[in-house]
Amino acid sequence: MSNQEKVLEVKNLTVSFKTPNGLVRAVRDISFDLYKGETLAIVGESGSGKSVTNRAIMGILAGNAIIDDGEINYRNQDLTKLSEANFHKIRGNEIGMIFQDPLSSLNPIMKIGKQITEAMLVNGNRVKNRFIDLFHNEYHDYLNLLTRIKLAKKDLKDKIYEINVDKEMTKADKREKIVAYKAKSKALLADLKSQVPDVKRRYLAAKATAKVQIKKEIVEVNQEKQKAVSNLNAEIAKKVSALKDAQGNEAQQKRINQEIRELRVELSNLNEAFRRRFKVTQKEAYERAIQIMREVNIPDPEKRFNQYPFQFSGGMRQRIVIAIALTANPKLLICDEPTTALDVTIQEQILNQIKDIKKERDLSVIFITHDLGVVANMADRVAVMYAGKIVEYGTADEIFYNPKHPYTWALLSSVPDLDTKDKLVSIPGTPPDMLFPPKGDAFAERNKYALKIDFEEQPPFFKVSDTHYAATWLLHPDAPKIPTPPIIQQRIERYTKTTAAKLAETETKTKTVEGE
Ligand SMILES: Nc1ncnc2c1ncn2[C@@H]1O[C@H](COP(=O)(O)OP(=O)(O)OP(=O)(O)O)[C@@H](O)[C@H]1O
Repeated sequence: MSNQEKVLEVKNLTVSFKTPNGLVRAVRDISFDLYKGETLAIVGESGSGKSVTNRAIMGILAGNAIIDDGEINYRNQDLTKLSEANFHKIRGNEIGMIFQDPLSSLNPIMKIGKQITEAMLVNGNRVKNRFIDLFHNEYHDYLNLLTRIKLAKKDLKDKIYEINVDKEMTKADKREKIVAYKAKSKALLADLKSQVPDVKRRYLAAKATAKVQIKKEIVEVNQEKQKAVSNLNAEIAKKVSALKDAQGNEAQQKRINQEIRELRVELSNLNEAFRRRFKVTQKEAYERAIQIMREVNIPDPEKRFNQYPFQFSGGMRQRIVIAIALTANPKLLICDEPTTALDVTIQEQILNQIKDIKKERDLSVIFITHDLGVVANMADRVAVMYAGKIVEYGTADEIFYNPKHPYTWALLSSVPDLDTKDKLVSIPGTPPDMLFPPKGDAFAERNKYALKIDFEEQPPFFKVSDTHYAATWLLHPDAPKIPTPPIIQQRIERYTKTTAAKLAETETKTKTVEGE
């Protein structure tokens, strides 16, 4: 993957939530990359921080969230420092999201077709988009600077809060730290504010130039249209007079009438074509909606376009949500437990659907799930999360066939094995309280293979291969050698067999489409 284009880079991301009981450390220093055309699965139990990670990427964290540290780099911009307006544009156009419950993403009293075309029409003012594009950089430099000022103020408030709730610091230490932070923040704010006049002047100048440019372009398009319309009208007029001259010659009249009809159609198409240059028209949005509904395998899309969500099955509704996410032509698709609410057979169809779309559109996908089994056949790489941390990551094959972290073993043994009807082995114990994250490996309490050091010190990532890392002291050269537990060994053997069988089957099987 490393020679491919990197789409997203999450670096040392740390997110907490302010609550009346203190700070909930939801995501603790996680890093990962996502490449073009790959699917990364983020897997972990409920509460491990998967959704918070993805909400941070989408810029939709709850109001009590604090991004303590880290970067989310998407196409050379750090999303954690973007203005809301800029983020909104990226969210609408480049990153699509599919949530667990399709019903909550759909409006129950609006026809499906309207829900698909709405976003296209709302964002479809091409003149406005072109105008904004003309001074996009200067506009966003200005907005981002204002956002950085706002964030710097918030950051100071958050830091003071964090210092005040820290039970291990003395009062004097707290005072000293707060004074130091205030001084640092004051200097940063002064620097940022000193940049405002210049950045604002550049933005206003670029906007004024853009206004002149866009007016010129509109005049040019209108002139072009006038010319094309008068040419066609002149031709129609010629035909009409030819029609008069052809009186008495029925065959010739018939031919000329046909030509006039064709020219009129051409005139109407021309008007539509010019309307399209200014905005996305109803007709264009309808055509694209039908095309996308077909792409996600909605049978009879013309009829389905005029129906309401309640007239669709759960699987079909999720297909509609996927269709809506695709209208903006995203480059990155985030799927947060998209199949959890669906029954097993439909689940597989939706997974295959996402897999097909990813391939056809060369999309990058982040797939969040608590069930490792779900991503066995669709993820390229897997990151396993526990208590706000990534504890193991590797290619899907490495995670399934050579897992190293005891938490990954536990997750694997809790995957229901449909082929053997093996009973699901639940993971004993409960995840730690993230108000007080444990000092060492957070899984130690529930891990029968835990070493003494696991309770005391956070394990670093140990390298298993160039693409496979696991944060467990069991991989330390001095650790006792713990063989992979027998239940995992057996599963690996079965996975190997069933994967080979499934591969052979999919190669021969034609695509099935979910029926209603
Ligand atoms: N707004 C909030 N305020 C306080 N704590 C929060 C908030 N949002 C999330 N959390 C906490 O952050 C932690 C991580 O939650 P997150 O939703 O990311 O888990 P998850 O792995 O996605 O689980 P699930 O599958 O249940 O959604 C949890 O302890 C959760 O309680």
